[in-house]
Amino acid sequence: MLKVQGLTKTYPGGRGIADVTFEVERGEVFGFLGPNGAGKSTTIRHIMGFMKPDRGSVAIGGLDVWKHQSEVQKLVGYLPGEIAFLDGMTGRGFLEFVARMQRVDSRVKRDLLIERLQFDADTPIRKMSKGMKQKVGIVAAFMHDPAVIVLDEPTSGLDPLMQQLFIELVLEEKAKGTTFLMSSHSFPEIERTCDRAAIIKDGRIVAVNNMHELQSMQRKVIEILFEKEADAVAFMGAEGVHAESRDGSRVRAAVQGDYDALIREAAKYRIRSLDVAVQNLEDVFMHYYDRKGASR
Ligand SMILES: Nc1ncnc2c1ncn2[C@@H]1O[C@H](COP(=O)(O)OP(=O)(O)OP(=O)(O)O)[C@@H](O)[C@H]1O
Repeated sequence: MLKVQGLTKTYPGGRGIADVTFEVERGEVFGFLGPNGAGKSTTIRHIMGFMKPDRGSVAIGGLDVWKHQSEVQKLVGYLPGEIAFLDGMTGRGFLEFVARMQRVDSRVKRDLLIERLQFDADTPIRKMSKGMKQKVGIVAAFMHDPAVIVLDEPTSGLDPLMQQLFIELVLEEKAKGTTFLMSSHSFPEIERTCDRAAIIKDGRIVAVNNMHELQSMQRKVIEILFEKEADAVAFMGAEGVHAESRDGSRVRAAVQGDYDALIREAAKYRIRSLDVAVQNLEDVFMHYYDRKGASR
């Protein structure tokens, strides 16, 4: 459904993207992950047909996005990283303006989305919070039932309840066969919605993984407070437990992918409390690149 091939763009300062290649199947949710400045927005702007690549191409539904911009616009819903709203409009005014460009009668779906996202669409945009503007942008991207939805950092500014609702919306559209490309910093969001994800760094794709592989890259730190200090000591030395440190009866252990050994060992003792710290995506990347760097 979406085919990115050898996409290359060098900005005057020398930064940009090089040889970005991946494909997204119909009905697939594809994540696009990478640290700040890695080239996510640049890739997305090319996918939307807003920029002409130096080399390479993007096709959506078999149409080259640069050569067939207006046909492609009808197929695609887009939420930019930073939305440029026109001054003086209300949310509804903006959505009507976007609907005229999309040339699809989307009023029913638009009103349903406004109701679900729970915001007052008649508020002037200049008086809206970041989260409220983000909701307007989400409605604009989803309302005309496009075949492909491209989202640049979709949940930035949304509270946890709304992030959850957003995930539900994505999964509902996916079930109908909609294809998604979604850049994000939030691992839970990617984990719950995506089938696969590409990791981009310094303008190049360094990996395309399915979710299972990505989950196994993520390290979690588990902190267990044992009833008895002797149990903590025994747990520290157990095989398959990668204990990092002990403070009295409290042990910190790192887990990556394989939880079985640690859970089986911990089940032998009385435990007073247990906490799990999830490594954030930035750390997952850094860890991944360090390992890749070390193996070179
Ligand atoms: N118009 C431009 N002119 C020159 N350099 C640019 C331009 N736009 C982006 N860059 C540079 O190209 C690189 C990739 O930028 P891009 O915005 O695509 O990254 P990103 O992955 O989307 O990051 P972020 O998450 O911070 O938005 C960065 O180093 C950025 O500074």
